[in-house]
Amino acid sequence: MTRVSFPADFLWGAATAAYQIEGSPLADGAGPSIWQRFSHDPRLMAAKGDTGDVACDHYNRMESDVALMKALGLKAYRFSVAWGRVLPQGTGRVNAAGLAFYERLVDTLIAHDIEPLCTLFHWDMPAALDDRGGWLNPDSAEWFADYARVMFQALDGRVKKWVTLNEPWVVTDGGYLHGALAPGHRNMFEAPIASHNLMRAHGRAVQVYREVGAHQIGLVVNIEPKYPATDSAADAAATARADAYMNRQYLDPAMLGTYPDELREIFGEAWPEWPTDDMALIRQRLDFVGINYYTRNVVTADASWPLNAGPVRQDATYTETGWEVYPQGLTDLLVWFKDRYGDLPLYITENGAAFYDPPQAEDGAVHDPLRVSYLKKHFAAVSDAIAQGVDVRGYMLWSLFDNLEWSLGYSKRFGMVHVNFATQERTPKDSAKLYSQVIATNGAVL
Ligand SMILES: N#[N+]C[C@@H]1[C@@H](O)[C@H](O)[C@@H](O)[C@@H]2O[C@H]12
Repeated sequence: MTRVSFPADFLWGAATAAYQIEGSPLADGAGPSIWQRFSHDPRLMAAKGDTGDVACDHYNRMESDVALMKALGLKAYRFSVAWGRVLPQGTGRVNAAGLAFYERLVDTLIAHDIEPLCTLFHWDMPAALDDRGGWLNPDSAEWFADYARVMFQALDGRVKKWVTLNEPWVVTDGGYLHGALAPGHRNMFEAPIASHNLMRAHGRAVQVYREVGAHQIGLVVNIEPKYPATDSAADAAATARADAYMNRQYLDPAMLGTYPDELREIFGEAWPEWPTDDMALIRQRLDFVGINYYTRNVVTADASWPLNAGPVRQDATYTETGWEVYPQGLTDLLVWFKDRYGDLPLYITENGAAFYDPPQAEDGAVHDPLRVSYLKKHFAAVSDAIAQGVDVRGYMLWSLFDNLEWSLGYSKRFGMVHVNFATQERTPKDSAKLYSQVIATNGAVL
């Protein structure tokens, strides 16, 4: 591992998402999202009773939260817009009060010299659009394009880095195939359709941005590098299937205009033949790609698992969400991206971990040594990739706050800032104090 170093203008920040932190999901004329419905349905929500009704109460505490971001020394803040606050029905009438919240947020960030990075879709589709078929409806691309246009015309210039979608793989795998996430469908035939329409929506939003925007736009994907358990042909094939399904299913169409061949084998009769025009729509010039990295997967051929590709547990530290701590995977995937897709600027738009955080100490401190160790290793992994010529421009820690970890509720704490959900007290953990030093020295402290 070479000495840790980062470009002088490296953008250090933190990330959150609307439904996970804001609370007040129906305030000021907002329309409900599919996560409002899902989290209130005990048949669907794994952490029954944990909803986004309050979360981190960020909707009511935004100004003080931005002041805390400033105190931590953040240079940037990646947030998402709740589509239903701005367009309660998903299309049509704009809810001025909902849009005004995000204008206030952006103006407050800028006033504190923190760059806003805005994600348009972080899983919380308006329920009214789900009633019209959601991502299964091909019209969803135009619904999203119209919403994106509203946001670009309101905020572009104050926001100079836009993200269309956050992790389309999770939306379709969790929301349409396995049902663990909203809207809770379990349908092999729906997943490829939802996935394709998400990517069409991405393409349309980028086209709209090229009409009305003047800055940068990209896509955020979660990449989980896959490693064969052995050098057997069966494990190699299983690894290729897993990589195609999770990683190349989204980056190949966005960057190359094609789907991986393995998908036809994986989905069989459930895989449609998509129109060539769609592939041209999806493949839009991007200014950057955001990479969300958490863990890797060691794969073996195993018919008892989907894709005939099962995970092989390693002799390593695992997080509260069951993910192996493997910082080398971040370096490997960044080099892989450069080799496969070329020299596009990249941001680490999410990286972090949920560990068991001991209760606050007598002095109020929250000691999180496992997260401190995790972060140091992953900072070094990014530095290693940069040393190998990968154009990584910034790092957004996931997450600023302990928050609603979707269907897992509030039990999985990813924050560098502890949130007491009974009192809403925020307490920077030791990892936040480390991060402040890393930002202040641009990594030299590591
Ligand atoms: N699980 N987990 C943590 C984290 C989730 O909280 C984010 O909303 C997603 O973008 C991504 O899955 C990563």
